[in-house]
Amino acid sequence: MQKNIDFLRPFYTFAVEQAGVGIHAIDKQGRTIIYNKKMKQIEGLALEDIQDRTIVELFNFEHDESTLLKVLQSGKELLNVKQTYWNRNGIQITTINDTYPIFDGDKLIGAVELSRDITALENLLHQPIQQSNDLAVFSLLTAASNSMKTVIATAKKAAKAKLPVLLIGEAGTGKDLLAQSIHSELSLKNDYFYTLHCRNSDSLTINRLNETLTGDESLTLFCERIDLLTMPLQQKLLDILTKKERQNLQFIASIGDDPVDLIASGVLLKDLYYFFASFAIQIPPLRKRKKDIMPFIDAYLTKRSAQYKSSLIGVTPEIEKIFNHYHWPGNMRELEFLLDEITSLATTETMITYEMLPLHFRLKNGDLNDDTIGVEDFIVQRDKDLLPLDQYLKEAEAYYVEKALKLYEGNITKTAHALGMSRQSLQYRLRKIKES
Ligand SMILES: Nc1ncnc2c1ncn2[C@@H]1O[C@H](COP(=O)(O)OP(=O)(O)OP(=O)(O)O)[C@@H](O)[C@H]1O
Repeated sequence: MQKNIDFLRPFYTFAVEQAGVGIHAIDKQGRTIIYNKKMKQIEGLALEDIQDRTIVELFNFEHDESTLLKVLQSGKELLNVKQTYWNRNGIQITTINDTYPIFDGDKLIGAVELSRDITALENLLHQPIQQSNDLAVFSLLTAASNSMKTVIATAKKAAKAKLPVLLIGEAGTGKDLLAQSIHSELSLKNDYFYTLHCRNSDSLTINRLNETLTGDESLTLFCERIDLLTMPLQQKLLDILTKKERQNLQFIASIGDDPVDLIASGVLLKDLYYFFASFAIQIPPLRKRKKDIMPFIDAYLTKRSAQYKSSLIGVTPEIEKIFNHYHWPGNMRELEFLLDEITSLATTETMITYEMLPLHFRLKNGDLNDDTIGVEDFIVQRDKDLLPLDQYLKEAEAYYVEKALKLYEGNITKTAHALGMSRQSLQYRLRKIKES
C-alpha cells in the first residue's frame, strides 16, 4: 500500500500543481498544506507568504470568516460560492469556490477549497451591443467630494449641449453610470440607450452598429472603452459616426487612461479622440476623492436596509480608517462588491467591524491597521533622503517587532520564541522602542 502511495505521489503532486483550478488545502489546525500554482495566480500571493502558518495566525481571523475555516468547523461542504474581488496585484477576479471537508474514515482532518476563475467568462457574457433600460440618474450618484461635484456639473452641461462626450477614468469609477445619467438628463429625450462594449467587439459588431444607427430612432450610443478597439476598428467606428451625426443621436465614449498617453502609445486614434472630446470629463480614481467613501457606504446601507431589512447602519472608526487608507484599485465597483460580500454574511450586526472583512481584503491590507511605518520605508528610494544607519536600524527593529507581535496576536511568549529571544529581552526591547 505504502509503495503504491509513494509511486503515485509524483503524479498527484504534478496534477495538483498544474490543475486549471486553484487549490488551497488546510489541515485540522488551519495550517496551509497545499496552495497550487493557479491559486497563487488567482490571489497574487506566493506560497512563502502563507506556508507553515495557520490562516488564523496569519490573518487574525475570527473563526467563521474564511470558507475554509467554516467548513473545517462545520464538517459540511460549501458549494458554488461566487466571489468577485481585487487580488493583491489589483486585478479584478471572479471565482466560483467549492469547499469540502476532508475525512480520514470518520475523522475530520482538514478542508480543501477549489476555485474556478471565471473572470474571462464573465467578460464574454456582455453582448457587444446591448440595449438597456432602468438607467441611472445624477441624483443617485454619490458626489460628496469637490472633484466629483465638478464632474457632475460638467456632465449636466454636456447633457444640455447635446455634444459628444468623452469620459476618462479608471475601471469602476462610474463612467457607465455617468453616461446613463447624461442620457437621462437630455432635454430632448432619446428613446434608447445602447452600449457598444468595445472589449468584445470585432468588425462584424461595428457593421451591426452601423445598421443600428441607420434607422431614425432617437438614441444614445455609449461606446465603452474605445481604447480597447484595434486601430483599424477605431477608424471604422469614426467613419460610421461622422456620417451619422444628427439631432436625435447622442454619442458618448469612455477610455481607461489619460488620452495623451493613449494616443502617444498608439492605442487611441487621435481623430476618434477629437470626435468625442467636445466635452472631456475626467473622473478621478476613488483614492483621490476619499470623501466619497463614507457617503457611498451610507447610501448603500440605507438601500440595503430598505430592500432586505438589514440591520447594518455604518462602519466602526477602525474600518473607516482602513477604508480611507486603502488605495481602491477597482474604485467604486470594488467598494460596492466588498460591501455586497460583507452584508450578505451579516446577521444581526449594526456596524461593520474588522472581523467582518473578508480574507482577500485582509490579505491585501495586512499592514493597514498600522499607521506606523510600512515596509517600503525601509527600501532605499531615489526620491527620499537616506536615514543615518542607527536611526534606520532602530526603525526597522520597531517595525519588525511590531509585525511579529501582531502575527502572534500580542502574545509575548510566542513572539519572543519566534524571534529567538527570551520574554525578558523582548519586553526590554519593547520598552526601549516605546521610549524612543
Ligand atoms: N458616484 C457613484 N455613485 C454611486 N455608485 C457608483 C458611483 N460610481 C460608481 N458606482 C458604482 O460602481 C460600479 C461601477 O460603476 P461603472 O460600471 O459605472 O464604472 P465604469 O467606470 O464604467 O467601469 P468600467 O470601465 O470597468 O466599465 C457600479 O456598480 C456603480 O453602482
